[in-house]
Amino acid sequence: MADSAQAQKLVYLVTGGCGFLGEHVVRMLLQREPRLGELRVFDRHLDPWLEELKTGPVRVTAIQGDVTEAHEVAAAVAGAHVVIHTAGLVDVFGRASPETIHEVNVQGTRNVIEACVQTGTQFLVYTSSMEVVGPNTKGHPFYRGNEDTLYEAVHRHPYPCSKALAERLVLEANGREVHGGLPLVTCALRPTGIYGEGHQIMRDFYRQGLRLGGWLFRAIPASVEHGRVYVGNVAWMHVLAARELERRAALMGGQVYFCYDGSPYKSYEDFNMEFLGPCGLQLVGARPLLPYWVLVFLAALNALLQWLLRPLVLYAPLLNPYTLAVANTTFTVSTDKAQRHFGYEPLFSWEDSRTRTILWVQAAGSSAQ
Ligand SMILES: NC(=O)c1ccc[n+]([C@@H]2O[C@H](COP(=O)([O-])OP(=O)(O)OC[C@H]3O[C@@H](n4cnc5c(N)ncnc54)[C@H](O)[C@@H]3O)[C@@H](O)[C@H]2O)c1
Ligand SMILES: CC(C)[C@@H](O)CC[C@@H](C)[C@H]1CC[C@H]2[C@@H]3[C@H](O)C=C4C[C@@H](O)CC[C@]4(C)[C@H]3CC[C@]12C
Repeated sequence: MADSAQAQKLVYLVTGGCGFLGEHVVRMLLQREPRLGELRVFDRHLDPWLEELKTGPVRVTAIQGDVTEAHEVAAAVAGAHVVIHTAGLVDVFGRASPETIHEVNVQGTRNVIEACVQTGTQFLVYTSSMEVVGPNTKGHPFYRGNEDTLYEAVHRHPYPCSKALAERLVLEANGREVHGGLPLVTCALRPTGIYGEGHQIMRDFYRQGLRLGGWLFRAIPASVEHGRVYVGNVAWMHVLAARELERRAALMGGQVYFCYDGSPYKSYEDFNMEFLGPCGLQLVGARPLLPYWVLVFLAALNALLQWLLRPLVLYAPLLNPYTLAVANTTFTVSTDKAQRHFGYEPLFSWEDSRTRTILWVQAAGSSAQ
């Protein structure tokens, strides 16, 4: 991308561009990347809203493809200046097999890296996750941690294992020679729990509350804090990192960055109530209504039922041993590394993020009735 930015129009590829985060990255690029000449949106499932993007000045190319298919990835990457790789199987509910999670998240990422090397794409931004770090299987809290905080990252669940392995592949690929002789420059962004327009779990909580007459029941102590980050700010961090990766390759190449903004530290349930409360729901109980051991038993029962029913039907409730452990372990981030390295500042304030999310939940909820 050495030519003057004004003269040269760039080709970006977003994998997973029809997902919750991917859609916001696609729209953010169209709004805030003036060098964009072509935007390729690569996803296993293409959504109709892509068509409305094709009327603008930027050429938007929708590519239906599978990141586990190396030849499909190579065809999509060929000619791109930048790849933002968000495609992944975000499954902590047992919907997909461990093998499938690994195939998509690890082999898919390997295919993206090799496609960049083979076709000469120099810049790769990977959407990693907080779970690369934790919470670990020992339930150790990560309290206001940053990219340099020492923490025993021990995982057994297929999802965090796959994200950790994929992130390592991306960071180790930094500096590899790509076709044409230039070095590949990579970085990985680690969002904590993303919220905002399109967050299906938030929508599911809202609909569950509507079914229960407007009530949700506290399961996790309010003292267990979770860091959360607004999807628009995560998208902005991706766009900015992709833009600055060339200019600051020596500093950013091979680096990881937690995604952060001004969202408050609260328990997962109390944070969700920032949006579900204004939508009419109430969270019952200042303390968890059930003893923790009962939740552990119910989570284990859900896991057993999932295993027994799998030949007949997919049973994948929110509560399972892994989600209970994650929900019950403090994980909050406090860092300014992205600001120091590439000038990131959140684009959306907490108030704006909250309002946008409330409006979306209200619309999603009314469409459910
Ligand atoms: N949602 C969060 O809270 C969160 C937090 C941290 C990191 N992340 C990461 O962000 C990324 C996006 O997550 P999301 O929440 O938007 O999930 P999502 O499921 O909404 O989006 C993922 C997208 O990837 C696509 N995809 C899945 N498998 C594919 C394949 N084999 N080939 C091509 N496309 C495929 C899906 O169709 C979907 O559009 C993931 O890598 C995830 O690990 C998410
Ligand atoms: C049933 C109750 C115990 C309820 O409180 C469970 C909530 C549980 C479903 C969520 C609690 C924490 C969430 C995870 C966290 O926000 C970070 C994540 C990283 C990201 O890469 C993918 C999503 C997730 C694993 C997210 C999933 C839902 C929770 C486990």
